[in-house]
Amino acid sequence: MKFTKMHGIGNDYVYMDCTKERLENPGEIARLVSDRHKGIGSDGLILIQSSEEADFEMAMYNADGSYGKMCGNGIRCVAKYVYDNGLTDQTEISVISGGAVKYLKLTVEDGKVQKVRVNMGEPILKPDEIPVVGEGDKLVAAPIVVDNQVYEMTCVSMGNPHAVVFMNGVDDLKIEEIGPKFERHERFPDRVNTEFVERMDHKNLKMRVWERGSGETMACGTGACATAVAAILNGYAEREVTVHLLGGDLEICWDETDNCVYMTGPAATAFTGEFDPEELRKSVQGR
Ligand SMILES: N[C@H](CCC[C@H](N)C(=O)O)C(=O)O
Repeated sequence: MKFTKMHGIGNDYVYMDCTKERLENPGEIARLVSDRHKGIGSDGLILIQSSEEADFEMAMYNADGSYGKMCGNGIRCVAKYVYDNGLTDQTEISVISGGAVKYLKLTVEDGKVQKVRVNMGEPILKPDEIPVVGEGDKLVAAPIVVDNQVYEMTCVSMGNPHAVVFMNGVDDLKIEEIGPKFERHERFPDRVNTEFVERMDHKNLKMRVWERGSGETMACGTGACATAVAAILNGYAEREVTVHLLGGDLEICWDETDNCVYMTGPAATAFTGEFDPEELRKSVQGR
């Protein structure tokens, strides 16, 4: 099976062209390829599929094999993949993921996509649509007790659930301890992606993320969008911000005119390769 390894500011996935043939067991393949010692090594698997409702479909799976309805860094790489590999010659394309169509604008230099601007759609704030257990029409700086400590969270869905926690000293946060406790907290019926954010100023936010199904990643596109929305709802930032992540920066704008969130950032191809699923299974699982 052929694959292409790509990343959006360090949030790396294995990409497979399934426009002609669907993959049968994507969850298992995601777990196998993601193993950073015995597999290929990635935050998960992203399939590019044909679609009746958009130019292409993205099917994203986290490293634990769970399906993710949306992936911001991933969709930028899907755009790069389809253009660089000649599946389209358009620099404005649509990609459906998790039932929602996103519109992308590609910046091409030397015949290859370098940067992509994505209309990520409107943020979802109603608790039961995120989903998160909570009262009212949105949760902004709402208390949650995790590991006997009270945190204030702002909850946003960008097609996938996010809990945004503002704090000082994110560099020193022991995210591997607190991240899983948020991810599997009882208030999140579908688990949650959690962003720990330090406000640098009204146009700059520093963010680390513990992703549902993948753990700490170098970057999270939907998380950066959720972070910008949360910062604006809390009065911490203007509508155009730069989110600084471990792997790089994303430019986010929550547009007042159409209520949509726009994310602009790079996409990179690392290498291509092939694997035999049976051999890979033996390598990772020892049988
Ligand atoms: N872990 C996420 C999916 C990947 C999101 C992230 N990598 C991005 O760039 O948006 C979830 O289960 O909802």
